[in-house]
Amino acid sequence: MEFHTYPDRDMMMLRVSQRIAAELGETLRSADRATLSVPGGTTPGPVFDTLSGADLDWSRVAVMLNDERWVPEDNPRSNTALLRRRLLTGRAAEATLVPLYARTPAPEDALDALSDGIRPHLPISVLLLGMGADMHTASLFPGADKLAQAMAPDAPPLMALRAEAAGEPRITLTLPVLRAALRVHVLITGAEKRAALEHARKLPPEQAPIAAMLDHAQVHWAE
Ligand SMILES: O=C(O)[C@H](O)[C@@H](O)[C@H](O)[C@H](O)COP(=O)(O)O
Repeated sequence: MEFHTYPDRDMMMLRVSQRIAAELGETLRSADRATLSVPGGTTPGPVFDTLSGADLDWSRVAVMLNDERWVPEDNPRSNTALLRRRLLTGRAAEATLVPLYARTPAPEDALDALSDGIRPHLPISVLLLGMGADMHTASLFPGADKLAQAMAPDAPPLMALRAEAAGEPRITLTLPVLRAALRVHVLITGAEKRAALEHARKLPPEQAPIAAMLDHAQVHWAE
């Protein structure tokens, strides 16, 4: 793991977006297509704001979430809506959104169709992850009902999970898909998450799922 500390959040968001743009650009120089996977939640918005203006051939970029809350796009907790509003706009409006949500009552109803949609876009070229103070990443929550299956080496690419801390049901990329990403960045802010990340490194991954992603990760932190 490489740990990068920034003087403030603005600087971090700018540098991380520049870094992601550069890595997508590198990928597109040697391949026809690139896949970017990003978290939802409250942290990455400013990265999206800058990244959406990057000078890239976005028409060759597929964008998918790490995970989604099972709520329609008009719900303020929809990660898909966040992506549309702050990343798939400006130059990045040319990118292809690979959906992690469908209007079905439960995520299980849409799992097969959504999984078929993501397979052609794997492996992920550039993965940006967030982390909760409980050490979850994507929707791999400690204590989630299907956490062990989602972290197993033979997990399908996408799974539906439920966890008390998650609120609504979730759909998430599984650990093998996340670990197969070619470049991994983790974006965290604040003292609580920094301490949680340090703690995670001493725990088994089923108690601290982020720990399973740290070996090749670049971690970016600002107060
Ligand atoms: O949908 C989600 O909740 C995310 O994808 C999730 O994994 C997120 O990255 C962390 O929960 C951190 O969230 P915050 O940035 O809001 O703290």
